[in-house]
Amino acid sequence: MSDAAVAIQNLQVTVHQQNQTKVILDNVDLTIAPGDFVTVLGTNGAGKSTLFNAIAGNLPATGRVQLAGVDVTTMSAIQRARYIARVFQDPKLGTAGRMTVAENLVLAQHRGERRTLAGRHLEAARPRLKKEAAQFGNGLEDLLDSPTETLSGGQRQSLALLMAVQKDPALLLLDEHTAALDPHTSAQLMALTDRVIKERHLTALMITHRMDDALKYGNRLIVMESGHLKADYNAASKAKLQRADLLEFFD
Ligand SMILES: Nc1ncnc2c1ncn2[C@@H]1O[C@H](COP(=O)(O)OP(=O)(O)OP(=O)(O)O)[C@@H](O)[C@H]1O
Repeated sequence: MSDAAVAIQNLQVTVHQQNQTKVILDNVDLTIAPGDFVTVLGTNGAGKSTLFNAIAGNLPATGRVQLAGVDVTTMSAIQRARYIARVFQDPKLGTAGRMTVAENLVLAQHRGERRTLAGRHLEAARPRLKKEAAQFGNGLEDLLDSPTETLSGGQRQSLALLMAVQKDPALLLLDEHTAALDPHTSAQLMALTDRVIKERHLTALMITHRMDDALKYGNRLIVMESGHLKADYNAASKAKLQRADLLEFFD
């Protein structure tokens, strides 16, 4: 048993394309302490999403993955969903458009259980949902009965984040979750993300192409290149890190 929130050993993903074998995740070892917020940088094709997919069980991989002391290596993606929540770049991937905001939140609250959307569940949850949504500061609390597809991109991503943290996941995966938003809305969502992670003591990995966000947020920063971890900055070294130091990874 490990005290780590995440313990990954020799995680490797190999794909076969046109009679060729390609290693797209190359024996990655990564241990993350509980409550760590790790930002992940890397050029296009560096293997960042592959790492997330291998952790979440969405891609066949070799190696070992432990989350909160539980070995999930042989679990399917659905079984791992008990431990992992993920927010994607595309708001449509995290939320059901035709359902209302409140319905989406109640479904997220019962994730992994027998799903029921009985009216009484909705009504019982409403005061808490309204309060939680109000903390997001973008009007989500007044849209509880609106179909999710009528929300702005920023509101929908806030909803996706709120849904992801409903059950305090052992690991929160943020997969460029602000990338489709304008700079102002993206900054708002980042501040919110940081607050939610701290308040709920979540362990999180966040892929971003926004170098400033990777530097500003979190207490650890890793850089991926060609399927492996190229650099790993702990809180102390990250605090001294400048934008210019990171540019060497992006020429
Ligand atoms: N299922 C797959 N089959 C074949 N090749 C794949 C598969 N998934 C990813 N790749 C390849 O693996 C490499 C890493 O891709 P990945 O999407 O993990 O990179 P990334 O760092 O997330 O990039 P980006 O910043 O562009 O999202 C790329 O060369 C990609 O083409």
